[in-house]
Amino acid sequence: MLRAEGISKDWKEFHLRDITLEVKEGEHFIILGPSGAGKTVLLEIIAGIIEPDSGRVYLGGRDVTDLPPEKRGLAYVPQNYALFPNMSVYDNIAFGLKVRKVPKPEIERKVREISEVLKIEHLLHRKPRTLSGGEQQRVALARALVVEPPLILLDEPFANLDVQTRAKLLTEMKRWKRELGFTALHVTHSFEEAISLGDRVGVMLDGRLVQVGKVRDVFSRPVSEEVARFLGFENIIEGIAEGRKLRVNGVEIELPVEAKGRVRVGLRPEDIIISTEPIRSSARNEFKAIVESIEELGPLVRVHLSLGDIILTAFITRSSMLELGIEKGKEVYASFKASALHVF
Ligand SMILES: Nc1ncnc2c1ncn2[C@@H]1O[C@H](COP(=O)(O)OP(=O)(O)OP(=O)(O)O)[C@@H](O)[C@H]1O
Repeated sequence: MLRAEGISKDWKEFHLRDITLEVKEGEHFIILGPSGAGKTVLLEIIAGIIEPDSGRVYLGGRDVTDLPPEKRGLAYVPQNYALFPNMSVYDNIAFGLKVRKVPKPEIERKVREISEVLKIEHLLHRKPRTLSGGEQQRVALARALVVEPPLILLDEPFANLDVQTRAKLLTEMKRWKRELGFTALHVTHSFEEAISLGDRVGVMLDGRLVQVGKVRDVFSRPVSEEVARFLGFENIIEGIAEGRKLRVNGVEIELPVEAKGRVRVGLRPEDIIISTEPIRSSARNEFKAIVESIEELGPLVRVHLSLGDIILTAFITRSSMLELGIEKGKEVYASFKASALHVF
């Protein structure tokens, strides 16, 4: 459906470097990256708003690199939605159909249909400025989807919404996808969006697309330490491996696979269990540890533990912290499965 080939763009302080990616028909492809990684620039190049220094963009096999945005036939929902402020919601949604000279009764039918799916029928007579953020987001999506574009580009579609509205729209988006069957290229920094909506994900760091794959594979098998850190492997442990053992300053860790020589392994904080008594399961690595510090993050608590010279970060719930009486200086047991370790 979409193929971007060797896309580069150079500014003084930022370089988009040789991006190649393909989005298949019916796919929801997520570009995941931190703020400033170049996600919006890439999307705007694909939309035709920014001209790349090099590279080509193909849509349905057609080279559209030299076409202006309106001739590319794809729909773009920018971060601020860009609704037409002087038009009613109805006219906003109808706009693309009018431009395409669709007969009036058909415009009316299509606007009603999409409004029903997105649950905005009651807003059709309103002006965008009178709508809440979540409502504006629905209208922006309706306006983009009503023309049944071959591809929809979504720039941080849920970024400007409060937590509840975001969660609700995220769930609804899954239904819209089923009902309307669109193809999307969606950029975000939210792991939650990537995991719940993405068929495939491309991780973008510092202007480069560093890993592309199925969401589950990318999250469990990052290709590099840089990707692992971005994806939440807060613990990176270096040691000397021999067979299934990793030795780190006198501590011996069981590995999921055989390795040899100096290696690094990644471990997610949520994969560490803290207990006051040993769990004594042969399937787990288990160590005595001292609580070094505690950071309360709301419902979750980040606990820094020292196992000799190794510092590990674990997440536990606030209620487990209280139940276990976790406090600075306390001696606890930290355990994790060998299979939770990712060897780089
Ligand atoms: N017209 C421009 N001239 C110079 N630099 C630019 C221009 N447009 C964007 N940039 C730079 O490109 C970099 C990437 O910006 P971009 O908006 O694509 O990031 P992003 O990954 O979408 O981040 P965010 O999630 O914060 O929007 C930034 O450092 C930005 O300052």
